[in-house]
Amino acid sequence: MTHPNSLSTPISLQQLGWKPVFQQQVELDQWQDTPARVFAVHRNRLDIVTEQGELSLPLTPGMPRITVGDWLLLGEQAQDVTLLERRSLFQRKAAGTALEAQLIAANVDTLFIVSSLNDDFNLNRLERYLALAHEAEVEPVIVLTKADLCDEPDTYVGQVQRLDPLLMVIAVNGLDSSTAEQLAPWCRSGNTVALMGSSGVGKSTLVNTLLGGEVQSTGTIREDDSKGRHTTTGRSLHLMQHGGLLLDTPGMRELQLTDCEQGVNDVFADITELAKQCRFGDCQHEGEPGCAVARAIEDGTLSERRLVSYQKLLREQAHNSASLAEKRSRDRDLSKMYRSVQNHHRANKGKR
Ligand SMILES: Nc1nc2c(ncn2[C@@H]2O[C@H](COP(=O)(O)OP(=O)(O)OP(=O)(O)O)[C@@H](O)[C@H]2O)c(=O)[nH]1
Ligand SMILES: [Zn+2]
Repeated sequence: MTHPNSLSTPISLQQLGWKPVFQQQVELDQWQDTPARVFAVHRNRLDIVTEQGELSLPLTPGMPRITVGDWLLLGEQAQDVTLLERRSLFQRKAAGTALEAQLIAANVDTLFIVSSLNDDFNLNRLERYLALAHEAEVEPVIVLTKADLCDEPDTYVGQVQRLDPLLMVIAVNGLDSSTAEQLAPWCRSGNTVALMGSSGVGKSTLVNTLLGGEVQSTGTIREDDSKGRHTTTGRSLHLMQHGGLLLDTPGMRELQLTDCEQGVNDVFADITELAKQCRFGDCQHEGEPGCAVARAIEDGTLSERRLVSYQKLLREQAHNSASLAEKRSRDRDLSKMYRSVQNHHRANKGKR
């Protein structure tokens, strides 16, 4: 391990997001190991933070696959790195096997699903993000931005609330500093927050407000660019003014629904419950007799929009999962072909 830099202030394990579930994983012979949180992942090294400050850890072959937000135990030897089991994980999954999944972020506690209260507002899209949050096992909070530009924000809040009475829905003006107070319950010390939402809804604005401007972003891991300036890296954790950690990763914005059936079904628990009462076990709710879902739409307890959204998301995740599986098998076939061509070539050479 090389050159510890110093954070502006010392930071405790709790502030870094250390929790009993991680403590429980520390084996007897590891009690002297140093817990470290991964703040950024580079091609051949990690930026990590321990109670002693920031460190750079070279990535070596044989190390487990590590992503931003992960917790590590560092032993005496540099190569002695244990990856602790994650509480939650966002990943870009390839169907079937976990082997090729691209890890996006680990140990996120709360996902701010950001949507603006103007033209971007779209319940179907919120349901899509909710499915991703459920799949990753992260608590979602719906943050509706640009409330200041909207005549009746409460109407929209009500619409979102009807998706799920237990869902947290907050309308904010991202430009106003009081926004940080509204979101404070999820930004407290030790809590790790990530944001997801379409372009232009106000994620960067929210990030700036939550970090309290330049002053607080000193907790950010930075690296020198070629001109000697400090630049923040692509994926990183930042310290928020209320003490929590904010994970800012571009990868979160491009997440597709893949292998997300459980997440989708969780978000539409009302429909999956109704479906149990359909006459046919495999009812597709497309006009079959004895369909409890159709009945609920008729008597107004379920909106047709919601059923259409559910079916669309299930199809989307199935399509993405299948096309990845197809692509992989195509790649396998191609490489098999190349190999056989090569062998053929060699065999022919041998004859000469
Ligand atoms: N009036 C008002 N404007 C806002 C609010 N939040 C964001 N904006 C403005 O909306 C525009 C887009 O905000 P950004 O924060 O850049 O949006 P973003 O989600 O980060 O966009 P990408 O970087 O493309 O993903 C900016 O001009 C902001 O000033 C808000 O709550 N109220
Ligand atoms: Zn049905």
